[in-house]
Amino acid sequence: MAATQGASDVLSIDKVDFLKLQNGSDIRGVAIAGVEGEPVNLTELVAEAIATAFAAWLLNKKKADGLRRLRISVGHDSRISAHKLQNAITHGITAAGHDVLQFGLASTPAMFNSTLTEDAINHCPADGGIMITASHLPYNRNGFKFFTSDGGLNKTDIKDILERASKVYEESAHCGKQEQTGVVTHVDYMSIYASDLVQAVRKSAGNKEKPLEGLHIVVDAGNGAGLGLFPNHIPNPEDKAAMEAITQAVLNNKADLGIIFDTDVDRSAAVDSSGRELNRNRLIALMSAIVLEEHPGTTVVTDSVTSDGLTAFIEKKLGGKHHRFKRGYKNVIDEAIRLNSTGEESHLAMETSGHGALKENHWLDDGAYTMVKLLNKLAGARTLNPNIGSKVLTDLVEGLEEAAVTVEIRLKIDQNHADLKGGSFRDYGESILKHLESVISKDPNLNKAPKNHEGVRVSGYGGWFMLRLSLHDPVLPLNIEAQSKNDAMKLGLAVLAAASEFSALDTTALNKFLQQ
Ligand SMILES: O=P(O)(O)OC[C@H]1O[C@H](O)[C@H](O)[C@@H](O)[C@@H]1O
Repeated sequence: MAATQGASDVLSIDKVDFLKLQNGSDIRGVAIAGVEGEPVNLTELVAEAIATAFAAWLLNKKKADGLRRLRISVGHDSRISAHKLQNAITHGITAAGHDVLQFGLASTPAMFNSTLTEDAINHCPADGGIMITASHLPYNRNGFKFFTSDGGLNKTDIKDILERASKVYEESAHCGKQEQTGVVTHVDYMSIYASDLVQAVRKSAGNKEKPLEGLHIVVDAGNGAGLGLFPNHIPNPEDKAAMEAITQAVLNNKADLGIIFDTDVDRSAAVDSSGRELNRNRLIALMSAIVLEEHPGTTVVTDSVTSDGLTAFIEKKLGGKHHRFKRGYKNVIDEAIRLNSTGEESHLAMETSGHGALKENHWLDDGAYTMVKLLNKLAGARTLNPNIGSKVLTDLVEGLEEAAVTVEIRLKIDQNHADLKGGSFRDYGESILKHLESVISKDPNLNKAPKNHEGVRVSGYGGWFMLRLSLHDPVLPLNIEAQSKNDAMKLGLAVLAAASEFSALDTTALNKFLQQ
């Protein structure tokens, strides 16, 4: 797929479908060859064109004329394709006459933060930031997240950038090598960013220099961030194997706490000293408890697959309001910002995936800051009792009702199947959801959730299920929670009965669950 960059000035360039690289509000593609069925589509030339396009988009956003030199920060996670993409991005920006602040190994929230930090010596704030990452995805993928001081870009911005990039890419075939007029500066921004986080923990303990001294904390930085190949498990705190690994490490080392991040540090989770996982609904419950102590009555915005137990916990135990919205961290954050603008106070937006953002932290989607909030709680408690450990945190989720059975089953739609009749998988998925809704309305054991912002959420048999369209993939994820396997199977059977007439939907995973 790669273009051939020869000695001549004219490059021969393959056709690239730039819009295929869009993944919601991010760009993602395959950067390393070798995985069957996954051809490389994020080449250096593609990355370069995207960087030039981002600079042009940013100039337009800032309503600046072509003479204005922008300062764009560029950072990357530990993937093995990071350096070549960083060089390509730098090339694309400097060739367009703008300056680059190279941060090197960085986290996604730090890149956003660089557009807010006032620090002239380190050339901040940057006009825009680019994080090179594919988040929790496998090692062969990579991608870009873009920021301005207004936050992460939205879907429309990304589409605009990719359309511009497509033109840049075609034009570059005829222009040959561009002169690099922009300046590249290396900045150790992560030290500035990390020291802000350390200050926050010190402050919460009454400015004590070492408020966590004596605690033993195990950290999984996205499964060996130094390696870039993720040899042990997917770097994702939602992943079972990942959580098992950090739990074992806590128990084996008799540690007080375990902390786990995804590769670009916007997702996180924790494990207490007894090996109890503090992720998914439990982490949202814990963060809600902390935030509601600081802001009584506030609204907590979450994604759509949170449990009924979480709603009861936030509303009955903590006296807050739970606004269950859509899946997708950007959706959740934007909704919290929207609520505030309508006069409904919200301080926390969080997904079961481990993405979390706080109003006090500029709505930055920041896994490290989420963990800082837990550490603040620990540090504060240790000023009163220096021997106290992670039980302070565990106690905060006391009373959260949890289902005995919790599953997510992902049902694939075959996009090439004749039953789609040439239509999109989204339309097909929507018709399945519509049919399911009408089947449910006739079943006396099942009740559709009165308030719902995506998919079909239904309660029954002492539990609930939710079927929705994946944000990006031709997949209908099905979440089921129930108090017994038998009840969970009854809920699963209701979905299967409604889905069975849709022959392009692969129900193998659901059948397997029902036969276990
Ligand atoms: O809709 P799904 O396929 O389950 O994916 C949902 C997830 O997509 C991306 O990874 C977003 O970054 C997450 O915020 C979101 O939770």
